Amino acid sequence: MADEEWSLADFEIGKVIGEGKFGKVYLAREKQSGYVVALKVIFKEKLKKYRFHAHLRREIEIQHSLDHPNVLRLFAWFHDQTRIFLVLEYAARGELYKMLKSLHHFSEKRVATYVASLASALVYCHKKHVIHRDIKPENLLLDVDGRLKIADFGWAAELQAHVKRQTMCGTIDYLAPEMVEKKAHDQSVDNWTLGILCYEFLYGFPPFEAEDQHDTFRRILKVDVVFPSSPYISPEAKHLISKLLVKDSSKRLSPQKILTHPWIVENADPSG
Ligand SMILES: Cn1ncc2ncnc(NCCc3cnc(NC(=O)Nc4cccc(C(F)(F)F)c4)s3)c21
Repeated sequence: MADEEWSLADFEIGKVIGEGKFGKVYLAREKQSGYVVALKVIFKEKLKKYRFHAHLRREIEIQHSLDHPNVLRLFAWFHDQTRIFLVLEYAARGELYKMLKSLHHFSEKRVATYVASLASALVYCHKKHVIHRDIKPENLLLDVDGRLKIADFGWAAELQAHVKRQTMCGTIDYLAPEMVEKKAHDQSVDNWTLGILCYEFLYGFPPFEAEDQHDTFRRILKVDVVFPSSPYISPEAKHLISKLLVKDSSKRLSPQKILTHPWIVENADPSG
């Protein structure tokens, strides 16, 4: 492995494509192969402050072991005196939440395709005992063909200063009831989050959004889901959401079952 040690000299650095509290993300090209990647820079100084070395090691171990079309690849990492570098797969169409903000909400076919991609990534991750991939719009990217990629920023990302959405700082919208109640949680929290995302992709806002956090917590614990009359959403889509936003985590539709739900079968684009 030693001879494969990368260094900054192996890359031509391009434009900034992302900002974070720990450092920036750059477009970069590996000089030998001409391969374009995303290069995430993390300043060790910042890491020390939050003592995240273990977290970063865990993230690198996990991300290095995952190989799925809907999970952003971490190809390699290296460091110098002051910085740690993550060599990541480049998702050319950027952050999914930016597209959601500009389109306000997505078509049922597009949503079913994203939900199917997320479900198949979760089937893969859960098989490898990797849970809680922190799937929220901020962590979802789109590759050159518009294919969805889960980028696991790790929970550290929530500490990042860039408040890309007003809910960014209070990202409690995605917490499952057992998380709110600080009970033990298992991989079924991801199924709940899929329900939140499906609702948010269809309507443009998460189901339990409220002025202040306490109301959101209350609405989560009550599973107080309201389906607005517009935009018109099919009963099948609402059926899937109501099978995911279930308080009893053991009764939530599993990712495998999501892939065979009629609304997904009828609307998802099989090419992902
Ligand atoms: C914006 N953008 N547009 C296109 C595009 N294509 C690819 N990637 C992009 N952005 C980077 C996405 C990331 C994937 N994995 C990450 N991982 C991480 O940031 N980890 C991390 C950070 C700080 C501290 C810690 C620590 F120490 F706490 F563990 C861990 S960031 C792109």
